[in-house]
Amino acid sequence: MALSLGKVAYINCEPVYYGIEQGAIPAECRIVDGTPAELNRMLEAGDLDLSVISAIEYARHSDRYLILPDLAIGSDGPAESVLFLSRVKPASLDGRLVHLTRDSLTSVYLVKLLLAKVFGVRPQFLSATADTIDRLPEDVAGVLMIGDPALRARGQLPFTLDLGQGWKEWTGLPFVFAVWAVRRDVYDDHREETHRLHRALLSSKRYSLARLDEICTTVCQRVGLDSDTCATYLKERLSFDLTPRHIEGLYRFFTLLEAEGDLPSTPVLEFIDVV
Ligand SMILES: C=C(O[C@@H]1C=C(C(=O)O)C=C[C@H]1O)C(=O)O
Repeated sequence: MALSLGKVAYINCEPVYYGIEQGAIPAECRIVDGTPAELNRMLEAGDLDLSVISAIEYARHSDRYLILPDLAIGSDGPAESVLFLSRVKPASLDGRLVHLTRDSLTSVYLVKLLLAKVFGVRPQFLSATADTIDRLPEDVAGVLMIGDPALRARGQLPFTLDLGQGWKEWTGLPFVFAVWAVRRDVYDDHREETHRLHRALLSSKRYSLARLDEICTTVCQRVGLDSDTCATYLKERLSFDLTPRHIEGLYRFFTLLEAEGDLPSTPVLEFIDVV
């Protein structure tokens, strides 16, 4: 059976999917594109078998999902595509209206945490479409943007808080925005197919990371970057590994959210077998 596999429709997924989509790495799957929020919903509804999902979505449904080892979208410092842009300094945002992109979940919780714990402010948050700065109403003092829209919006408001950098400065740890997860019921019925697809994703990651310059010459126009800046973003800002330090970062995030009352409990990360 060809498993359905979710892919975030931003350039941040090219370093994992390019090899498969080029046909260079054989993989029996049907790739479905979406925003992180759409993929979260589709995996939960059973419309996808396996997907990259927001890290916090895993935490919310850890009883229903298993994580695929060695795959993640994270950063150990600035991420460049997870940005909180504001008209005033973050420390002046108490009570002000702030828009949060509807396309994300992890970053929505991270920005609330950073604003409360690092900057000591509690703005009024509103979930909104956040794909350009042009249509941002004047009374909205700040906006959380992710992915390609965030790359395009860089520098368009006076203040920028890069959430990966904010997290690193606060905790000293890398941050994991997204993980790859399979539904436990799918894994029970299709263990072999899941392992094959996991191996294909890891091979595709190796293949794609070795060809980032080639990838960037085509995808850079989508986000208005030159090819070199795009390559720096995908090579040096984002990381696609899930190392023990990344896992430590993930646990720290979940523990902080539990303390804030945003998560009922800190889940234990559970993985598929490595064969
Ligand atoms: C680094 C990024 O990571 C993402 C952020 C996510 C989230 O906030 O829920 C989910 C998936 C990733 O696409 C990005 O989109 O720029």
